[in-house]
Amino acid sequence: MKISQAFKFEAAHRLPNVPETHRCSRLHGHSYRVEVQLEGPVDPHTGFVADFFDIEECFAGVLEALDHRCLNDVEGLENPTAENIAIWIWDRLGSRLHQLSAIRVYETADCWAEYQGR
Ligand SMILES: Nc1nc2c(c(=O)[nH]1)N=C([C@H](O)[C@H](O)COP(=O)(O)OP(=O)(O)OP(=O)(O)O)CN2
Repeated sequence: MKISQAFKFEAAHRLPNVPETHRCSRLHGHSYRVEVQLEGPVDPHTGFVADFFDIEECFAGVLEALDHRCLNDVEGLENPTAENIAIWIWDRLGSRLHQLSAIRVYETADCWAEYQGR
């Protein structure tokens, strides 16, 4: 069974490794959406794969680190592409959410990157 919980944060970034002519080389902002997906058996007693409240608690530190920040200033996110943000979040949640199966980061409504630990 898969479950997923979505979170939102606002942040600025610029992409340092694209050509100067690329518009994303300039500082700009996004309303990011992150989906945290877990996969595992349904506990017969609780009826949960995991409690959404526990996922929310684990995600609080990520939100604190990213919301209303310039992502380039966050350690490990010097090149804050959607792909690198997904990996960065996985690296912080993986040890706390052992059923973590995917992190999906939407930069816009139409563009996302998903990391499944590889
Ligand atoms: N593989 C990736 N490609 C791109 C990334 C990325 O993280 N991974 N990032 C960017 C830019 O940062 C960003 O997505 C540009 O966003 P924006 O121009 O706001 O998005 P739209 O194209 O949807 O904007 P419209 O104004 O609606 O056309 C680029 N590539």
